[in-house]
Amino acid sequence: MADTHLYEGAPEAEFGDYVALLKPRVMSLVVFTAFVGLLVAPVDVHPFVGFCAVLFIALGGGASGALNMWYDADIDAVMRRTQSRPIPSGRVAGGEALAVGLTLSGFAVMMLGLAANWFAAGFLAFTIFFYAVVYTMWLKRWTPQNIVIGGAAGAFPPMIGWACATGGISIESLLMFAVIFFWTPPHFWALALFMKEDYHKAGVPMLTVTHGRAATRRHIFAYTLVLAPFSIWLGLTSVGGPIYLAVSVVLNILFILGGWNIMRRDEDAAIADEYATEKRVFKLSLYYLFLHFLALLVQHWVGAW
Ligand code: HEM
Ligand SMILES: CC(C)=CCC/C(C)=C/CC/C(C)=C/COP(=O)(O)OP(=O)(O)O
Repeated sequence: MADTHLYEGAPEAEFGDYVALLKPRVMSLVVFTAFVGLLVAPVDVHPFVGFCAVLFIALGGGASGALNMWYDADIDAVMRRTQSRPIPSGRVAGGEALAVGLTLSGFAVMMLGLAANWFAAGFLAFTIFFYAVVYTMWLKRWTPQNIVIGGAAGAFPPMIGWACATGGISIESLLMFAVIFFWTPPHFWALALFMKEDYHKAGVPMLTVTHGRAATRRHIFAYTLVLAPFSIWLGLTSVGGPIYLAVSVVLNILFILGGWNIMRRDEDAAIADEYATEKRVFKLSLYYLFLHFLALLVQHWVGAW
């Protein structure tokens, strides 16, 4: 956990450091999925209300990132990928990040309740709690299933968006959840394959550390297979249509092929080409999710089933 005080002579924080606390790059995709969830819902939302709802979901997501960075500062200081984050680099004090995280969380939840409805606000509060407490404080340091279960936090945003519009849950919003939920393990484990040393050094029980790379490779492929039917099923519901289905089929074939290539890879070959396939599949995972939700949006505009 983070020391709450900065040391003497610590570098000054700039505005960008506070923005970095909110993990803006990762959250941009999270927020996009929430935006699509809200837009494709069968209830029209006034554009201003929709804009506010997405803004408050973004603030809530960012706040949960700040809470994650506060709690994980010790781990982040050890890993090369995360060493230069605002807290381990000494530019922002742990206590400050905690204050930003808690204040923004409270603000975002209250404002979402006022702007949309209290069911959506409660859902946002639960998601922040799930990421900051259940995943970060509990699962991450305890079990190699950390990101499988914790991944639920990242899968809730389109359901929150849908709830902003409708005040409830539906098969469509559950399937959007399922797509992100089953997408998260291949997304993360592809990265963990080429970042294994980091997690090992930090003592985080990621699957690569506890069960080895071969097992992780098999798990990645298995999840790409489990993911595909949920993605297709979503295309057969009221938010689907031919455009979404075509995009989904192509993306799933590519992702399954990527998972297959990762599984068949010999570790020596991977080391020899510096994990080129794993890096490519990680990048593909980002396109996979972005294009899926973009396809839902386009399908909505041209008309769903
Ligand atoms: C428990 C679930 C997840 C874990 C453990 C995880 C882990 C990671 C890690 C370690 C990175 C590396 C780079 C970084 O720190 O920026 C990353 C990148 C990324 N993740 Fe995830 N992720 C998860 C869920 C998600 C979800 C749900 C989304 C979006 C819907 C997402 C979107 C992204 C994006 C966009 C990047 C690239 C960021 C960049 O360009 O720097 N991730 N993820
Ligand atoms: C609306 C709302 C509250 C959304 C939350 C969305 C959410 C849970 C996103 C997960 C994003 C993420 C970067 C996980 C990384 O795991 P990590 O924290 O272990 O990664 P790190 O090693 O990069 O810190």
